[in-house]
Amino acid sequence: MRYDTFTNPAGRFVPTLDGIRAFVPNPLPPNLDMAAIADSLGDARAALGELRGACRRLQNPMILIRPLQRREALTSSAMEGTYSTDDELVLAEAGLAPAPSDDTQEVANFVRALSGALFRIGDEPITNRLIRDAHRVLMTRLSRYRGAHRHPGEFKRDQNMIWGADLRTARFIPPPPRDALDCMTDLERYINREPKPHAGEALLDLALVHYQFETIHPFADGNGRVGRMLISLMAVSTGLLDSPALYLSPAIEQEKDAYIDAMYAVSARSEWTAWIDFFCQAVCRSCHQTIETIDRLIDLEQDYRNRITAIKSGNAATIVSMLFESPAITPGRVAERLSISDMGARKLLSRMAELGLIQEVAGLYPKAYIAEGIIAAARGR
Ligand SMILES: Nc1ncnc2c1ncn2[C@@H]1O[C@H](COP(=O)(O)OP(=O)(O)OP(=O)(O)O)[C@@H](O)[C@H]1O
Repeated sequence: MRYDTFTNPAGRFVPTLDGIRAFVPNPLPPNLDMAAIADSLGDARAALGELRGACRRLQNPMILIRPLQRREALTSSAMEGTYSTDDELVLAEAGLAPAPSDDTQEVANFVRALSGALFRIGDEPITNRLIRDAHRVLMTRLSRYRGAHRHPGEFKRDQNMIWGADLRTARFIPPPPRDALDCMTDLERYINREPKPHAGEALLDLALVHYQFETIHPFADGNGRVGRMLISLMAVSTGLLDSPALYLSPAIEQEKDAYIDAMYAVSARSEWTAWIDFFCQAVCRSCHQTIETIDRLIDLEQDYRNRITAIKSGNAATIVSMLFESPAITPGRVAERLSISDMGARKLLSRMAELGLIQEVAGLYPKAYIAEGIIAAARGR
């Protein structure tokens, strides 16, 4: 770590292994120049307001939420070197991939961890337990080789680092395990403080808490992903949004170097204003991208509903709803949901394939289809 760059640190150094010093961030909140960040916060709040309005146009918000969560899972994981594709992910999620790769399993885990935590925050506060549980889900069902040393659901036991072959060459050395635990206790207290923050403060909290979590780096692995998940959870728990529609990874990925540099600059030089500006801009980009996705999905759903009238079966409309919730489908699932015969379900799906609404997945038995159009609309192409 380049200690000489820490000219006005937002924390202190403590000794760790081999005579090296680790960085421990000060507890939140920092002293902020509120006038300097007012415009950025105002823009981001306005964008969130537009997104809230756009979400209300959806009859079934799940046709948006699931695709957004998949995009978040794919992008957040790719930022950390774990790669999968939309098709692999929807097949794995639907339990239709015979042997998903470790990467795909981990991305599918991300979706489960995120949606599980979102479900819980309806009744529960965001606690360290909830965060550890999300980490456990993220890191389970992996091969022994992949899962080793990741300690699912547990905070770190050893000193970790951000980038570098060893502590001497690491770019950043977060707190040692004991200090990290104290920092996480402080952070939990800050997130759940009373009185609850009003809307302007809540947005600011998302930026502060994300920086703090990443700087603490409480897990052996998965800190980038769990930290970005926390942003989406807090957007709902603080009441900024009524539905879970804020996922920042796609917007952050476009500026990944600036993202990392801005957090480093907080630690080294207390540059909070630049970090909050960066964060608010990512919120604006994300809200606008999601509003465009909502428009595309609403148009596409209407288009699918128009085109299935050619099939002349009331059941086709239910299949369209199923596809918008999960774009991978099999005759067996359709037969079960509609209480019709397998043969009837097969006929319906092959008619939909003829109309170009779904595509058969090559090499899968039993037969499965994917609605590539829905996946593309959610992706933005
Ligand atoms: N200087 C920094 N200060 C605070 N956080 C940082 C800094 N540099 C990177 N990060 C955060 O750490 C993440 C990557 O760190 P690392 O590679 O250690 O993650 P990880 O624990 O392996 O998590 P994941 O498996 O999700 O990548 C980045 O995505 C970013 O969120």
